Amino acid sequence: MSALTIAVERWNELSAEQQSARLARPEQSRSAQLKQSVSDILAQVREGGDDAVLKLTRQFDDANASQLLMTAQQRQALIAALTPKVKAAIDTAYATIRRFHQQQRPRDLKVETAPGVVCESRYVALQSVGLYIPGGTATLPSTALMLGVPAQIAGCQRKVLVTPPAKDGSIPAAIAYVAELCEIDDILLCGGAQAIAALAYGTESVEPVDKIFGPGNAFVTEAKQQVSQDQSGVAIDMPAGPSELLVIADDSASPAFVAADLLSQAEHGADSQVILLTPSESLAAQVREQLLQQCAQLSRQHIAAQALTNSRLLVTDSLQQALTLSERYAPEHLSLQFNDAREALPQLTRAGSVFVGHYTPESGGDYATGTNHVLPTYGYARNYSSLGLTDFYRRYTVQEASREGLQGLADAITTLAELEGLDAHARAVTIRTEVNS
Ligand SMILES: NC(=O)c1ccc[n+]([C@@H]2O[C@H](COP(=O)([O-])OP(=O)(O)OC[C@H]3O[C@@H](n4cnc5c(N)ncnc54)[C@H](O)[C@@H]3O)[C@@H](O)[C@H]2O)c1
Ligand SMILES: N[C@H](CO)Cc1c[nH]c[nH+]1
Ligand SMILES: [Zn+2]
Repeated sequence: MSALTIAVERWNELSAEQQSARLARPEQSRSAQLKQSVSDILAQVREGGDDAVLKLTRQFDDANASQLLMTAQQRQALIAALTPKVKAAIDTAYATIRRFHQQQRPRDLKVETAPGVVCESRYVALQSVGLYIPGGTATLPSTALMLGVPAQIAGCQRKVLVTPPAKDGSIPAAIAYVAELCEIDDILLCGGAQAIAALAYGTESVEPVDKIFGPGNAFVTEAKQQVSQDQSGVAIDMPAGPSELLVIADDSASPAFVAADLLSQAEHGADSQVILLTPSESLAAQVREQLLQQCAQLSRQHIAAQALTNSRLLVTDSLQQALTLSERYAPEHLSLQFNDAREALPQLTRAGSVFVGHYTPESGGDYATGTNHVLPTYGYARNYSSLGLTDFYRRYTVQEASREGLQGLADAITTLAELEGLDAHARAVTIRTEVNS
């Protein structure tokens, strides 16, 4: 693995400009060209429906695409071919993810805010949801679980899964099995921006959905952003782009464990980014050595090696400085490989998901600890939440006032309405309170 280009650098010896560059994401592909090609694809699907989606699938996925909607027979044939070992692994992950998400059920509440005035906050499941399962460089049945399980628990009436087909037009049997477990209504054989367009605008084969969930590459992420800003009326979950992992470790960490974790996210894509922050120069050097050795053994070593060119091994002056830098970077995944790491949690509030201690690899959360692996990237962990059950609901409010209740608030309402020069607002109150009973 001679191509591995990742240096150990001391944070305090970098200029302010270099420091910013080290914590910058790889070229965010929201280039004008990307925006334009995505907007062209969206327009083509709006105009041409199923035919346009199939044509784009042939063009971008080089797939034998002649139908958009998978039939029930095709789904069953795939499931029948699945090995018991894979089914058992999916069943285990389904159970842990379900257990964790079931406890997140939101609670309706009812409060008497003033005598005779009751306010309620209620949750209702979204009616129809679109679930995007990436399939460009790797097929991700685990993402189908992360989206399908909460949609099923919430009770969304219609669940549509989309994923890019392989060259022969099929999808992985494991995705069909997850779809069965999660009671997915329809599977559409398409990916990329064209799949997002089909979900947002509808085609002959699919009605538009209310909200689109799921991670994806730059085309998918850009398409989600564009459809959420146009007239489609569709909502999206979050910007969940290329994978990121930031590890904070000290001399108590195993260099082999740290390197294995960094590579687990580097292998996702050339645009993934992984970062080690450590006060130990010796650990940084040993992790670099391990990266070199372990990367050479991976089937996706070329992808991982490319991602490592966007990645950093940074030596800080203390563990505390490493924690501060993590807050500045706001990683998708944050791994804490030092003793008593739990004690640092209150200082670490800007990460999509945190992995505490030497025996909690990031890949555990990707598949089966029970947490959701759909997480904000690009630094959005600063202000976006990790995906959870409540994202599959809408919250709305209800209020009811008795005559006496309205009487009690009448002065406040009419005074404020007059202050804003909105007479009709005030009148809607006085017309009720000034009537003789
Ligand atoms: N943040 C998260 O929670 C999370 C979770 C899982 C995966 N991921 C990330 O999701 C990403 C998945 O990316 P992927 O590429 O493997 O799969 P993908 O399904 O997101 O993208 C594949 C699609 O991209 C489209 N495409 C490819 N080249 C194109 C071009 N030149 N023009 C127009 N469209 C084009 C094709 O239609 C293809 O179907 C990875 O970066 C991975 O790290 C993130
Ligand atoms: N690490 C990815 C989220 O960034 C999720 C995933 C799916 N399969 C393996 N990993
Ligand atoms: Zn992963």
